[in-house]
Amino acid sequence: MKIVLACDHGGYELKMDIIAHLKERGIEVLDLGTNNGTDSVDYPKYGEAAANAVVSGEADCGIVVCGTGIGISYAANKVPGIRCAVLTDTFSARMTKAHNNSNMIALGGRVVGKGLALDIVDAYLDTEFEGGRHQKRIDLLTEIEKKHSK
Ligand SMILES: O=C(CO)[C@H](O)[C@H](O)COP(=O)(O)O
Repeated sequence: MKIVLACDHGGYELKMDIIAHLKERGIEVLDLGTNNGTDSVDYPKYGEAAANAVVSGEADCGIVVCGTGIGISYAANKVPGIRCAVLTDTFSARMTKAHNNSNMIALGGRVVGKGLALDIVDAYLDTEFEGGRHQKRIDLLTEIEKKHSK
C-alpha cells in the first residue's frame, strides 16, 4: 500500500509524525510537501496535489493536514472521485471507511494531538469498506458530482 501525504505550514509537524508512524508500519509514503512549518504556504495547492495522486492511482489513499484539516479537505474534495473526511475522533475514522469508503482523510495540526491523530490514522487504515447499501449511496454521490461537473 502507498499513501500520499501533503500539508501546509499549519500541518507540517503532524504530517511528519504521521509519516514516521506509517513507515514504522511498513507502509510506503509519497510526501508532496510542504517541507517546513515556518514558511507560509497555500493549502489548496497541497490538497489538490494529494488528491491528484489518489485519482491517478499513484497512491491508494491520501492523508492531508492543515491547521484545522478543513481547508485542505475542501481542496481535495474539489477533485472528482475524491471523498475526503475531516476527522477528530476514532469512531468517525472507522465509519468513514466502513460506510463512506473515503479515499482521503484530513486532520488539523492545530486541533488534534499526535496520539489521537495516530489512532485516527490507524482506525481509518485498519477498517474495511462494508459495501452493500453503502455502495449505492456512494454511487448517488458520484451522480451528483457528474451532474455538477458539466
Ligand atoms: O487550517 C487551515 C485551513 O483550513 C490553514 O492551515 C490556516 O488557515 C492557515 O492559517 P495561517 O496562514 O494564519 O497560518
